[in-house]
Amino acid sequence: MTNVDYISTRGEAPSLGFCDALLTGLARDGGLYVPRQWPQFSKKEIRALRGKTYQEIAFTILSPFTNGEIPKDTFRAMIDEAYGTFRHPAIAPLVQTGPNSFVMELFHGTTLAFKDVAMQLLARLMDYALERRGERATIVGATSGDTGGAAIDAFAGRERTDIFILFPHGKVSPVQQRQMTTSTASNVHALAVEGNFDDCQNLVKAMFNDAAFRDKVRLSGVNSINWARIMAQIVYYFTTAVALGGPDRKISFTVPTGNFGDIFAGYCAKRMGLPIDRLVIATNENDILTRTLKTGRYDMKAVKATTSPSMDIQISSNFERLLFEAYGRDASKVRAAMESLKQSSGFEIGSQALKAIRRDFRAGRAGEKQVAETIRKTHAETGYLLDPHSAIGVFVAKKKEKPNTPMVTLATAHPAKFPVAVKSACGIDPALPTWLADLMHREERFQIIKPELKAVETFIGKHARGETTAGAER
Ligand SMILES: Cc1ncc(COP(=O)(O)O)c(C=O)c1O
Ligand SMILES: N[C@@H](CCOP(=O)(O)O)C(=O)O
Repeated sequence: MTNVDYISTRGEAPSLGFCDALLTGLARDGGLYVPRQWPQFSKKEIRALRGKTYQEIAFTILSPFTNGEIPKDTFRAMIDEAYGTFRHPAIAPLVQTGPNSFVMELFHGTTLAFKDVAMQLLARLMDYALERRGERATIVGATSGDTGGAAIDAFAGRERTDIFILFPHGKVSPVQQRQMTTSTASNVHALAVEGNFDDCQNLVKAMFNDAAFRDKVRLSGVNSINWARIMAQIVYYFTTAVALGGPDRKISFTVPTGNFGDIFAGYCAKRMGLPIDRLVIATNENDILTRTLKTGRYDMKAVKATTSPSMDIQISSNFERLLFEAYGRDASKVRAAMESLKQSSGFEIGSQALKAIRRDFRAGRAGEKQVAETIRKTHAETGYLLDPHSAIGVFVAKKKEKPNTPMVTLATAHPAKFPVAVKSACGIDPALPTWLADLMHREERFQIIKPELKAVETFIGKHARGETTAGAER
């Protein structure tokens, strides 16, 4: 199988190998890295994945992306260690909820959200790359609630990294906040930004675009702007499809969507040869992606606070990766769209690209009442308890499923992360698992900060130990 290197969606940054793309995060031209070509798996090769463990499948699917830069045994050991932190042997088990409807549970990792799947591997990959180079890095991340906790858990206490997580003050669930603010590790810093998630994400991107700061602290990112995050999420589309009869049968997936990372991983799986029928984007009332697929215009509105706070997003970063594909990899068209987004909070996709997107994707939204009703009804009819994000997926999936094609909804978080919304929907107070039972009694440590680049950079500059003389700029 051929190895791949990585190119930027904006076409003006150098192409990079795997470890460089991993440590770089956002490309220097403001774009996102994607593989130069998609590794291909034949039906025969996909069929051969049947009966294999999640870890074995991960090794097979992900190896080509590492570009021959990590010895096989080392990579395999990293995968085993990363998924050894999960509390379910299947890592991403399937639960049948209807004749042809399934839920893929992605919340069996340490912080109870799908982010753990990629983050546990990412931390080990970064450690490996930094160790080999004798470097340290300053990790920054923006979170609407789940990425932050997962990143802090995965990077806490790691020698070669300091991690700074920006979360919107007062806009994450109490459990999510505690997962970020109660770490006792000295390399962890939680910053409560007086703004919303988009402000946090804009600050992270602005830090990457400040070349002097970026080089000074040796900035790396853990959001899904980092290709390695998307890469690790491709695996569960393969494990699920083969469990349901793929590749000899097409499967559809519905994905609760905000930053478009998780569903883009599904698109990658399809490009790699996995027969996927529909990829359904499910949004909450912050429905920019649903509107975009309907109208062909990406048009930002103010963010609303909902019971699914992790999806309260307007700037859906990874949509840029899809645009790059839909424009036939014409980076100049991506640059024009992103410039228009910056100047006038929107852009027209264009009819050809829109047609290409609609070939692979469907989209739907769930309002607040529908979310609560889906949690209540699903529990009453099947005994299954959904979190609000997963409920959005289940609601939209019902509208988009086809009679003979299995529809898999990604359950992206454990209901105990959002107890208030779950209890108000169905009267059940979901308990945290035992290892987190004392979470709400742990002492918090965080810094409230204004949504200003200078304030954030000053804080990070003071606390980061990433400055080094070793190695070239990345
Ligand atoms: C629980 C949950 N569901 C869904 C999403 C949306 O995923 P993505 O941003 O990859 O679209 C998020 C945040 O990313 C999340 O935390
Ligand atoms: N919903 C996310 C937002 C950030 O997404 P990412 O996948 O780009 O890290 C969160 O929970 O933080």
